Amino acid sequence: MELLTAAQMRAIEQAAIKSGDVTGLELMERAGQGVVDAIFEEWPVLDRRGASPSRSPGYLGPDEEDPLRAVVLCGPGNNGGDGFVVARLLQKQGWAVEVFLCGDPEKLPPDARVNYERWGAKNEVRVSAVDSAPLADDFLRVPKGIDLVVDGVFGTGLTRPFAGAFSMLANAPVRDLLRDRGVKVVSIDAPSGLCADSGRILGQAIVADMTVTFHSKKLGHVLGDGPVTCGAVRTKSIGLETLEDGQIVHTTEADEVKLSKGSVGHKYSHGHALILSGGAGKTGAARLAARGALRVGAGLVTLGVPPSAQMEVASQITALMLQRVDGADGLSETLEDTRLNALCLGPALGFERARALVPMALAARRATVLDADALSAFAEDPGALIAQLHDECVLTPHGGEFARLFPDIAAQMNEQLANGPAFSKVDATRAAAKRAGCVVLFKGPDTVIAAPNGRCVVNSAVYERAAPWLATAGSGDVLAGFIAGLLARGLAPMQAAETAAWLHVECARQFGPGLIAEDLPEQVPEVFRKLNI
Ligand SMILES: NC(=O)C1=CN([C@@H]2O[C@H](COP(=O)(O)OP(=O)(O)OC[C@H]3O[C@@H](n4cnc5c(N)ncnc54)[C@H](O)[C@@H]3O)[C@@H](O)[C@H]2O)[C@@H](O)CC1
Ligand SMILES: Nc1ncnc2c1ncn2[C@@H]1O[C@H](COP(=O)(O)OP(=O)(O)O)[C@@H](O)[C@H]1O
Ligand SMILES: [K+]
Repeated sequence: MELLTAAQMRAIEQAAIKSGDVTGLELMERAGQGVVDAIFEEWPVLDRRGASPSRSPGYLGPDEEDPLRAVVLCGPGNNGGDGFVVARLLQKQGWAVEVFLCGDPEKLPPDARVNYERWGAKNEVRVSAVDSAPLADDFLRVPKGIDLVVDGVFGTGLTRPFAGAFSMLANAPVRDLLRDRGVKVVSIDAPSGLCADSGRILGQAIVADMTVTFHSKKLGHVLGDGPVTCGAVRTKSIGLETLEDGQIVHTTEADEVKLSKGSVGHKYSHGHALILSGGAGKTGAARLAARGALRVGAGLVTLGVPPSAQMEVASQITALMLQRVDGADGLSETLEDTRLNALCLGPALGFERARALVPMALAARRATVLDADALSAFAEDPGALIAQLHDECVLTPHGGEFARLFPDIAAQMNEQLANGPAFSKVDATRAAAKRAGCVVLFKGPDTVIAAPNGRCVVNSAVYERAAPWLATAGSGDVLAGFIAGLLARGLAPMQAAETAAWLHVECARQFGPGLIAEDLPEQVPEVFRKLNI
């Protein structure tokens, strides 16, 4: 699935208009119709179409006599234009609709202006200046008895913090009032205040029950605060074609071909992963990673342990192998076995051991996952680590580790916003991958994975794919192991990172509530079975 920026969406729309296939006004009509369809699909109780034969007054129940009531808030751009279409279409279905416009009608863009006039020809529009708040009092009196609020204030054109006339709808007390009264809030394209490119809130944002977007989801729907402000996201086609654009970000997907093993081959044809462990009492994380590497199908997996931890690890493992790896020289000796084709360093490795082993591992130029301590150990001089990285590496930082390695990029992503569109987690991960010269997987419910060539995907664990039980100690270690196992199997770094991230969330969803990190590798067989692998 594609995740677009506002600029990419505009380019797609402009290409369609330029080709003469469709006009902007037609697109706006389709968008408004899409919103109304989505409202009826989401809340059938609001859909009184088709009820007409029995709707003679004698058949109506006491609650049904009143028309359904909507308040539509329109902003100064085309998002507002969509709002006027929605108002007209709901009115056509017998709804009582009240429309507010925030902005100067004279300055509406042409298509929005046409729809403003169509509505205004027979109905009142209550107008307020964009940056003033006189409507707040008016609006607060409205909610009693209304069923629906439609947010058409700002969509993909949001460029400044959301304030003024309608932003009181973003305030928690107003929101609670609406919720208590059962009023549904629908945002057109994006909740006003949410940056469609970054999922960051500019000023404050409306919290919707449902957001209806067009053609494809935007990045802001899945990144950052997007999921908490959008409610559910429904995507409606408005008859646009997809553009060829290598910069478009996609979501991760199942890849049966890359995951299946051919019917021939022995264990060495599926690679041999080496997972480096920390010292005594600190070996659990590496064992989790190793178990993950084995379950995703690496032919062999060896744990490289310091002498102090040999007994501990030996008593805990069966199918895994154990090799004593004592310091950089020990690693150098171990790596003389060139069948060790994928390395994983980081989970509970310890900073001192990480500083000793990471340079040796990187010098060996094998496919290498660097996670946790293998990243944080270089916080004082990230440049020294970055200088040693090569294009077979995958870095898997969480937010804290990312900020230690790429402090300036993290600062840009977290800075207070005066203007939009905001620098996003996608922008940050792309910049980091470029600087590191290797794949960077930036964790979270919105995991972003980028390669130095600009390819970027989001492994989205929100909405219907939510996996909150992944927020458990050790789940990141298993992810590092999944990646190492797939690298051992010969997947390219970007493929391995994308596939592992997808699988990680599927395993969590397969297990469900109560998940702990140990459970993740054990779900792999069932997830594979469902993929017919
Ligand atoms: N691009 C497309 O393909 C389509 C776009 N459509 C609609 O058009 C929307 C985009 O329209 P626009 O580009 O006109 O953008 P918007 O309608 O989102 O808003 C832009 C206007 O708001 C002003 N503005 C931005 N942030 C502000 C703030 N914080 N306070 C006050 N004013 C602010 C801008 O100066 C501009 O006048 C989409 O979200 C969608 O709803 C649909 O009609 C169908 C197709
Ligand atoms: N709420 C969440 N929803 C989905 N995935 C999550 C969530 N919280 C964390 N994760 C995922 O769980 C893993 C946690 O990794 P990490 O932060 O390194 O923890 P640890 O070091 O304890 O293993 C990452 O893959 C991250 O993307
Ligand atoms: K909106």
